[in-house]
Formats: sequence, C-alpha cells, structure tokens
Amino acid sequence: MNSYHNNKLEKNRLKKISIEGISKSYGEVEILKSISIDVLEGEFVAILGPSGCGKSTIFNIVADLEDCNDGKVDINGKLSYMYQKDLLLPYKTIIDNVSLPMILNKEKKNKVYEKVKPYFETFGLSGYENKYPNELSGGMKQRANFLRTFINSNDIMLLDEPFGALDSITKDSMQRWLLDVRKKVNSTILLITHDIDEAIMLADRIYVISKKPSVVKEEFVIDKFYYNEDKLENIVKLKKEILNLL
Ligand SMILES: Nc1ncnc2c1ncn2[C@@H]1O[C@H](COP(=O)(O)OP(=O)(O)OP(=O)(O)O)[C@@H](O)[C@H]1O
Repeated sequence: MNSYHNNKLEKNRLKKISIEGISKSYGEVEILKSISIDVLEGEFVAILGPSGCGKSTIFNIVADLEDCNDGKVDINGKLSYMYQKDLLLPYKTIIDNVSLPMILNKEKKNKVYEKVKPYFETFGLSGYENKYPNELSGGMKQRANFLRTFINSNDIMLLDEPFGALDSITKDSMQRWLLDVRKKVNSTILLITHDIDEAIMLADRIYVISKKPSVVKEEFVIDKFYYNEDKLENIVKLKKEILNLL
C-alpha cells in the first residue's frame, strides 16, 4: 500500500496520532494484528470495520485505557473522547453537564461558564443552557455530549460510534451538522464506525479494517470534490469497493 503520508505535500504535516504496529489478544483470542494508523493535524480520519473487529479496542489503547501486547502509540496533544452511549447527568443543566470536565479540573464555575457559553451557538444549543437533558431531543443530547467532549479538549477528539444510537433521520442531520461544525473548529478527529456512508461523508481518509484478527486492509483518501452528493455514482463505486474488503 502506498501510504498517503509518503506524499510530499503531507510529509511535513504534524502527526497528532501515530499508531505503529499494535497487536492485542485477550487470552488465546487474537483481536488486533499489527495495526498502523496515522492522523495528521486537522485531519478527520475514520476507522471502518465490521462489528466486533476490535475498533473500540483500538480506541481504548489510543486513549490509554488499555495496554497493547505489541507496537506503540504516540499522541501529540491533548485527547478527549466520546462514546456512543456517553451519558449526560440527568440532574444537571446542559451548561453544567458541558462544563463538568473543567469544573472537575478545579476551574472556577463563573470563568468556566464564560468560556463555554459562546460555543452553545456554534453547537446549535443556544437557548438550551439551563435546560435539563430530558428536555432535549436525542440529536440535541448528542450535540451536548459532543460539546462536552470538545470543551474537554478540542485538540484531538476520539469519537466511538457517536451517532450509532440515533434514528436514521437524526443521524443524517447530525452528520451534516458535524461537517458544518468542523468548518468552524480546527480539531483533529478520529472516528470509529461500522457505517460506510458515515465514513465516506465525514472523513478525509478511511482505514478499512478486517474481521478479527484485524488488520488494515486498505486506506482511502476521500476527496470531497470527487465524492459528494452530486456525484453519487462515485460514492456507489467506492462503497462497493469497501464492501468487497469487509
Ligand atoms: N476485556 C475483554 N476480554 C475479552 N474479550 C474482549 C474484551 N474486550 C473486548 N473483547 C472482544 O474483543 C473483540 C473486539 O471488541 P471491540 O469492542 O473492540 O469491537 P468493535 O469493533 O468495537 O465492536 P462493535 O462494533 O460491536 O462495537 C470482541 O470479540 C470482544 O468480544
């Protein structure tokens, strides 16, 4: 595979996440087999693979929640992460939920409010600061979760199936929303998904991984000029190619 990073234009861009040949087994069961993945500064990269192939295991190793048996991970910056079922505390308002990481970091509440308030507009949550989670729709709750992740660190964000629990209409609007937010922020994002459409729609680059023991099967650069809703035939072709790999 001729890696994207060998391209001269990309050579000087900072690697925010470098995963080099990681392997992981649980007892006798081999889950990951020498997986290598890079994420450059400001990039949106998706790891796409079938259910149970070890995507969350990669995520946990990157977040340092689990050790790998072999290989290494280098993180250049501050990580935050969001899970599919990230929960908002029901007895706290949205602004308090979003502020939680900073409050836990012993920052003063008023100062934290000042910092987070402007982002309610960016994240489409304006007017919902003092509402409680049960007053928000599923999509809005995920936006609030997303904002909390962003507040924790907007440098590098790991998103594990962030829209997996949403119905398909809400999911579609959330994906469009995320593309829009991304234009306003300069975060580096690593997304884990088993949804091919989601990966193509959101990512600049996709790593397709196989069933376990998982290996990287292929890396795709998603040029949005070539893969967009006006050129559906290109998307269909790419989807077929990816499906054949899975
Ligand atoms: N602590 C553990 N002990 C034993 N096996 C585990 C452990 N954690 C995960 N596994 C196994 O490792 C495999 C990969 O799990 P993982 O959750 O990383 O997959 P995934 O690709 O994220 O799955 P999904 O898409 O369904 O969320 C699964 O077969 C799972 O049963």
